[in-house]
Amino acid sequence: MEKKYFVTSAEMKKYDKTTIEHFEVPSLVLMERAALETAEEIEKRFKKGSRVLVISGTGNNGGDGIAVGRILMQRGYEVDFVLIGEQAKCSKETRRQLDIIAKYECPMKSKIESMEYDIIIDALFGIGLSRNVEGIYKNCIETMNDICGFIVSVDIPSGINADTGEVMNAAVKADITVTFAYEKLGHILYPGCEYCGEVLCKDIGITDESFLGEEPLVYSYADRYKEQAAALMPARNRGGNKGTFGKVLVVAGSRNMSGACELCARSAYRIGAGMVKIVTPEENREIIQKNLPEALLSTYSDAEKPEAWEVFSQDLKESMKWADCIVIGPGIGKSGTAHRLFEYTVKESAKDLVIDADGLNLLAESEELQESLRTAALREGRQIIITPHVAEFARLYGCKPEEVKKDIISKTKKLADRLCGTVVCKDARTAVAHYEERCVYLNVTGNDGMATAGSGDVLAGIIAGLLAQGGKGREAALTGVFLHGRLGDLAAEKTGRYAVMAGDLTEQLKYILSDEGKRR
Ligand SMILES: NC(=O)C1=CN([C@@H]2O[C@H](COP(=O)(O)OP(=O)(O)OC[C@H]3O[C@@H](n4cnc5c(N)ncnc54)[C@H](OP(=O)(O)O)[C@@H]3O)[C@@H](O)[C@H]2O)[C@@H](O)CC1
Ligand SMILES: Nc1ncnc2c1ncn2[C@@H]1O[C@H](COP(=O)(O)OP(=O)(O)O)[C@@H](O)[C@H]1O
Ligand SMILES: [K+]
Repeated sequence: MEKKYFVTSAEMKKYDKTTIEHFEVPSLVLMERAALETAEEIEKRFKKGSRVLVISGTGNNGGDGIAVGRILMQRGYEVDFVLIGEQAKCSKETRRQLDIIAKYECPMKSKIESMEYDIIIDALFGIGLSRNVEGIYKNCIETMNDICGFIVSVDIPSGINADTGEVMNAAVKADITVTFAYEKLGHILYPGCEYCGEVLCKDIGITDESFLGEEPLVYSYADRYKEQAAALMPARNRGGNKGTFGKVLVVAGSRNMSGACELCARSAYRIGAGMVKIVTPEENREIIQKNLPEALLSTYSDAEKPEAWEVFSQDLKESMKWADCIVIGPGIGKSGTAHRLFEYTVKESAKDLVIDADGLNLLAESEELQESLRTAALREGRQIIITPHVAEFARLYGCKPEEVKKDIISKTKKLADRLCGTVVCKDARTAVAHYEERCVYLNVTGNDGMATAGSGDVLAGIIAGLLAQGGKGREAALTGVFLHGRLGDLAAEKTGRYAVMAGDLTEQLKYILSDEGKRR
C-alpha cells in the first residue's frame, strides 16, 4: 500500500533540521527552492506587470515570502514588501532575505498602505505559529482577507494551527497554499482545510531520507487510489463459492427498527460477502424479507423471559459458529435484551467482531466487557474493530467530544491500545488506529453529504464484509473507511451533497467495484 504522509510541525522541523545538519543542505537553499516553487505557481496564473503584495512575519515563513517577492520582481512583476513585527526579531534566514532586497533597493514597509493588488503573498506565519493571533497580526490577517486580490499562502494560511487545523483567533482565507515536502495535518483537518484553497505540495529537497528510519505518525492512502479504489479490495477467486466469500452475522435492529440492519447487511453483500444473516426481533421479519430477501434471518421475541432467551441463545450460538465475523450494534438500542445480546456475543463467540452504534454505548458502560474484549484479542487472537463517531468515542474514552476533535490522532491510538483492537474514530476526517501499529491512518475521502442517518451502518457492513472475505482487522478498517468515503463522493457527484442518503452509498458499490474488477 502506497502511503501519503501528513506531518506535524514538530516532525517537519525535524526533517528540515536533518536535511540541513545531517545531509548538509544549506537552509538558504531550501528557502530559495521553496520560494522558486511558489513564484512559479504565481507565474502560471498571472502575467508580468501584475501587482503583488508580500506580507512577511519575522520567522522563516516571512523569509520565504521575501524571496518569492524578489524572484517575481526580477521577472517583471510590481512588488511591494511589508514586514509585520520588529526587524530586530527576524530569524537569521529572514534577515538575510531582508539584506538581499535592500541591495536591490526594494523598500520594506511596516504597514499595508494600499488595497490595490492582484496577488497577496501571505507569509506572516507558517508552521511556527505558537499561540493565538492578536493585535497588529490579527489586523493584518483581516486586511489581507479584505483586499480583493488572489491570496497565495506560503506553507499554510497564517493563523491556522499546523497540527490541529484550528483557527488561532483569525486566519487567512487563501486561494492556493503552496506547501513544502509534506502536507501538514492543519491542511487536512477541519476547519484548516477550508482556509487553504487548493494545496500544492512541492518538493524542495526534503525527502523520506530525512526521517532517518522513523516515519511520520500519520498517513493516508496515496492519491491514485481515489481513481482505482478497487485496487484495495481483497483478490476475488474466480472459482470461489458463496461459502468462500465469507459469512457475516449482523446482530442489529430493535423492535420496529429494521433500517439499520438492512443497510448494514446490504452493504456487507454489496462489498462482496457470500452470505449475510441478520439477527433481529421477530417484528422486523416481514419487512426485511420483503426488502432484502437475500439475507438469512434469525429472529427473537420475548427474549427478556428466561425460557425464551434459553431457546434463542442456542440459536445464536449456532449462528455465531456459522459466521466468519459478526457485526453488532446498529439500531439494537440499550434495552435489557440488547445488553444480553451484546454480552453474549462478546463473551461466547470466537469470531472477529465489528462493534458499532449502540454496541459502543453498551461497551462504554461496562469495564468488564472491555476487559473481555482485550482477552478476546490477546488470548484468542480475535480481531476487534470498533467504529464510534466522535460522541460515542468520547463516551468510551471518558472525555468531551470537543477534546476528541482537537486531538483525534493520539486519542484514537490510545483507545486502540487500551482495547487491543482497531479503532475507527468517525468524523469529517476519520482516524483509524491499531494497537500493534505506531502509525495512524487519516482518511480524506468523503464529504458532508454523508452526515445523514444510517451512513455509519453502511460503514459497519462494509468493514464486516471485508473481514469475512479474509481481510485482517486493520486492513479491513482502512479499506472500508476509504471506500465508504469514495462512495459518498460518487453519490454526491450524482445528486449533490444535500440529497445524499445512506442507501445511495451502498448503491455506488455497484459501480466503484465493477469497473476496476474488470481491469484486474
Ligand atoms: N521546515 C522546512 O522544511 C522549511 C521551512 N521553511 C519555512 O519556515 C517556516 C517556519 O519558520 P519558523 O519556524 O521560523 O516559523 P514561522 O511560522 O515563520 O513563525 C515564527 C515566528 O512567528 C512568531 N509567532 C508565532 N506565533 C505568533 C503569534 N500568534 N503572534 C505573533 N507572533 C507569533 C514567533 O515568535 P515568538 O513565538 O518567538 O515570539 C516567530 O518569530 C515554514 O512554515 C516555511 O514557510 C522554508 O524556508 C523551507 C524549509
Ligand atoms: N462532513 C463529513 N465529511 C466526511 N465524512 C463525513 C462527514 N460527516 C459524516 N461523515 C461520515 O459519515 C459517517 C456517519 O456515521 P455515523 O455518525 O455513525 O452515522 P449514523 O449513526 O447515522 O449511521 C461516518 O463514516 C463519518 O465519517
Ligand atoms: K503563511
